[in-house]
Amino acid sequence: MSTSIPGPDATSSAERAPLLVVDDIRISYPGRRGLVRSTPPTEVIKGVSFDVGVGETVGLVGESGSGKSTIGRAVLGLLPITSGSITFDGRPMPRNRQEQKWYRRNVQAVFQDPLSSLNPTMSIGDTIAEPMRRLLGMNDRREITAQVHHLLDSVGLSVRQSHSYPRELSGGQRQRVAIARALAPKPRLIVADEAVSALDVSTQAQIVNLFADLQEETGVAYLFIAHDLGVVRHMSNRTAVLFKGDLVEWGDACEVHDHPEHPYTQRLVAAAPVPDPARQRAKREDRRAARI
Ligand SMILES: Nc1ncnc2c1ncn2[C@@H]1O[C@H](COP(=O)(O)OP(=O)(O)OP(=O)(O)O)[C@@H](O)[C@H]1O
Repeated sequence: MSTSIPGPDATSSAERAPLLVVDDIRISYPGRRGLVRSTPPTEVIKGVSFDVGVGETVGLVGESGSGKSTIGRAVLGLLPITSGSITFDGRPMPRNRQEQKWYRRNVQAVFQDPLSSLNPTMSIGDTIAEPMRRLLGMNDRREITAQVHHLLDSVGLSVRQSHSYPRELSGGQRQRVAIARALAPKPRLIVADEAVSALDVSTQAQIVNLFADLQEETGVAYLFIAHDLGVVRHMSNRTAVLFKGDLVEWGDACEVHDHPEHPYTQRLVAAAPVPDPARQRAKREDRRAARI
């Protein structure tokens, strides 16, 4: 990425209360029964533990097939785990509809391809309003419209665009809508799964900046899944490195990226173009100083 990106805030992970705790999880995909040949279940996540603190960004990196999206889907409650546990705000994963609604309100997602995750027949305004009605139980039209306009403004879209449809927007604008929709129920965690991967480089930088600004504004935490180490390095407070379903490195993002210990992380870092680390470090220092 060539455009400058703000670094994460300077609060250390030790100072943050844990929000999401993933403890020694294992996940298998079921095998397939064929007429000629059957395949056994495949374990793709092999005992992974990490946590995300309140208002923190944790980056989850690894090459294609390492299991990043599988973990993301398990955290979203879309995939069962075979063993271990996932707790959010001290509570286990939801077991009934009422708990599911609470969980969905608190844990939202932004995916790679907004065109397929947005309903093409729904206007942008209705798309953002829908989770307010369904998850927050809001029904006052004026209040909903005011919130939709506020969210459109927060993600850098104009109020006029509430009447547009997804196909009328650019890829970057659609991802802004997906982010506004994710923020609508006031979640405490957003799972961003390759949320900037499909965008061109300058739009990527704008959306990464937007994620950072919205975190400052709302205090939302991110599990930021990406294969691009450069993006993750600048977004994250801590980074988890996955290799074939194992967590091979986990800790402070700068440490992991600047002094990788595991040979796999070293290979990933060596392969990733890092634009200007000194400049990014200076920016982070500026932000830290501005807070004191
Ligand atoms: N529905 C499925 N059924 C069976 N195996 C699956 C399924 N989805 C993923 N897998 C396998 O699980 C492993 C992890 O896949 P996953 O999509 O989580 O990796 P990833 O790191 O997110 O990769 P990418 O960056 O390409 O999205 C891969 O070996 C993949 O082939």
